[in-house]
Amino acid sequence: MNPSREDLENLPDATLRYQPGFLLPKEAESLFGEIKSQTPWRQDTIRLFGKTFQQPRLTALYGKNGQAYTYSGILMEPLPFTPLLEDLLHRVSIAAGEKFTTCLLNLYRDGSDSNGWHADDEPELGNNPVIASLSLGASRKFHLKHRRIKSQRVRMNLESGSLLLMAGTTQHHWLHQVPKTKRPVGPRINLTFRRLG
Ligand SMILES: O=C(O)CCC(=O)C(=O)O
Ligand SMILES: [Fe+2]
Repeated sequence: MNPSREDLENLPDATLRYQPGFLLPKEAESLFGEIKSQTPWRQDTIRLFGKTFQQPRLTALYGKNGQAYTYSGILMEPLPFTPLLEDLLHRVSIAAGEKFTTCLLNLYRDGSDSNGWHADDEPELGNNPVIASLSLGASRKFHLKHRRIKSQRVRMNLESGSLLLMAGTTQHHWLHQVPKTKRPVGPRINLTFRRLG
């Protein structure tokens, strides 16, 4: 069960909006197939505490103005937008009221792929960034926790075709993750739209 709109509105230091059914199920399904097969997915190596790890998911970065983006210590050169992703960029920008420039794609191949606790707080994103996150394919759990107030936690289930907006001071005060799961789950694609520069 996802938190109600009211629950989300009452969180301290966060601005969150969850819109299930931003895309109709049929469109979400066909986009999932097209994006999965057309994207030049890569698996990057990241450095954490002096050790190197393979990122537990596949990624791709698309950008409007060729600006590189440093993410988890990885410098990513953006690919030029495809017509399909450009159309989504446009629609998501209208829904969010933000002019996005960049789309980071994540492919979670199964339940052992994940995205650890982090905030989208890279300096290139500026202060109080609006991040729009579109989900396709299998549903996955999405958790948020307040950095200081330990009792403040949110658990959501991001469904195919849903759009989650994180705005205001969310990235300053909260961390988010997509945890691993032992439950058998199919692949999921997440597109996060961001504005650089
Ligand atoms: O897969 C998700 O829903 C979240 C992705 C995410 O947090 C990120 O790419 O920064
Ligand atoms: Fe994130």
